Amino acid sequence: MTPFRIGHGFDVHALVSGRDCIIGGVHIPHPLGLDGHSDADVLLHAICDALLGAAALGDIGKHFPPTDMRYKGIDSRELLRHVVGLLQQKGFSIGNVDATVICEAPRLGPHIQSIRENIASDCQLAIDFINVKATTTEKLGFTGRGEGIAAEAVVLIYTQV
Ligand SMILES: Nc1ccn([C@@H]2O[C@H](COP(=O)(O)O)[C@@H](O)[C@H]2O)c(=O)n1
Ligand SMILES: C[C@@]1(CO)OP(=O)(O)OP(=O)(O)OC[C@H]1O
Repeated sequence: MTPFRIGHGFDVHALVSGRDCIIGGVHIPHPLGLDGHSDADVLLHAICDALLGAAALGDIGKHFPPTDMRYKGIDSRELLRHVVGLLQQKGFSIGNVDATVICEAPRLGPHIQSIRENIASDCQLAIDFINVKATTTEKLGFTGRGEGIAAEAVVLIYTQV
């Protein structure tokens, strides 16, 4: 049996006034912020789902129900660290993470390094194993209109043989 498994995650949060725009654990200056039960860190949620998917552990809503007040306003880095711990308990190590944030604005280029550092720290990996990209949708769709931000992530995990 192969020791390698892959996982995919996808998430969307609406952009609204009166909320912070937190992506990859970085507070990004923007007139609008991401709406959600937690801090709505769309990128970290996609990565959590990719990790849970790879380990066949369900999804983020199963582990952190949006009806549970313990998770109201929670820093999604705490959720990511919890997910990493769940994988470790099942004997999985993380190989690498590759993710894409989809939005017209804010521009993420200046923040990518800090975002990678946060994810690397929470996944207990060197930064070389973490890649984060940003793309627009050429002003098309809800991301193009600035109504929300989407993120996708893929991960590889493995067990020691
Ligand atoms: N929110 C974003 C979106 C994109 N970028 C950077 O711009 C490059 C070009 O984006 P396209 O959608 O036109 O392909 C992209 O490769 C990113 O480097 C960004 O920083 N923030
Ligand atoms: C993260 C959780 C935590 O309650 O809440 P939200 O911030 O609403 O985010 P979502 O991506 O909808 O995932 C559901 C929940 O697990």
